[in-house]
Amino acid sequence: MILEVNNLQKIYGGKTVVNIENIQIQQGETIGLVGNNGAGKTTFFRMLLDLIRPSQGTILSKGENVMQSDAWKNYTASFLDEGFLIDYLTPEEYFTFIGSLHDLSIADVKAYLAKYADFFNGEILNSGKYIRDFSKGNQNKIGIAAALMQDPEFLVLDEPFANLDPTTQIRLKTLIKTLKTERTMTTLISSHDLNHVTDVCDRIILLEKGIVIKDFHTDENTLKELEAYFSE
Ligand SMILES: Nc1ncnc2c1ncn2[C@@H]1O[C@H](COP(=O)(O)OP(=O)(O)OP(=O)(O)O)[C@@H](O)[C@H]1O
Repeated sequence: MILEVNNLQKIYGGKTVVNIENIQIQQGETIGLVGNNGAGKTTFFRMLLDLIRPSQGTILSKGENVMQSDAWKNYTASFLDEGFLIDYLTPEEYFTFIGSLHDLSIADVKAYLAKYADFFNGEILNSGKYIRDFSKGNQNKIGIAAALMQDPEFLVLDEPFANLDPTTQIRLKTLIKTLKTERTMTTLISSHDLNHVTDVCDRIILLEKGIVIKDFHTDENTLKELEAYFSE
């Protein structure tokens, strides 16, 4: 098991915004976290990555509490939002910096970026621009590519499809599916796009007001079921 969440709560100003009894995630699963605005998806991800502390409960990554151990940082990569980027660097400088944290040489980073030429669609590299001057969608591409460059066992992405153009959305789905089979990557993504999430994920967790309402494996009826649920 790569992740186990127990009795996890986050309370803001007396309001419980995350209240998850138990979630277990096995290696190789691709899980979509869905739920309306304010359901607690981002708050859950932020606790998972030890960016904020839970009010109560534990998150174990390979059996170790993410608040107490750094081991998970070696195999977990994430992109939640453009706040993860370094605005005053060019994409190349940013990739080199992230690569250096993971023992990748400049040549390794270059070789990696060459593989992502399609994903970047000619808009990211050699532009001479700083990250702050890219569109939000292109900033997302930079963040997602930097996360994947770490060759993670466990990938966490918050609304990765939101600002991407349709071509890049499809390329991202293909990438996630390929990495799942080639390297048993475990992926946890939040999304409001029910089409994409049911297409790429083999399991869906539905969060409402911080509580897990449904947790099930996807099949050919999942999209219809989710659409019915959200149109009620
Ligand atoms: N720092 C904070 N202080 C107070 N309330 C917060 C804070 N962060 C989040 N919340 C509240 O927690 C709840 C869950 O927010 P969260 O951003 O996790 O939801 P979400 O499911 O990611 O929503 P969205 O789909 O809109 O991104 C919301 O009611 C939000 O207002």
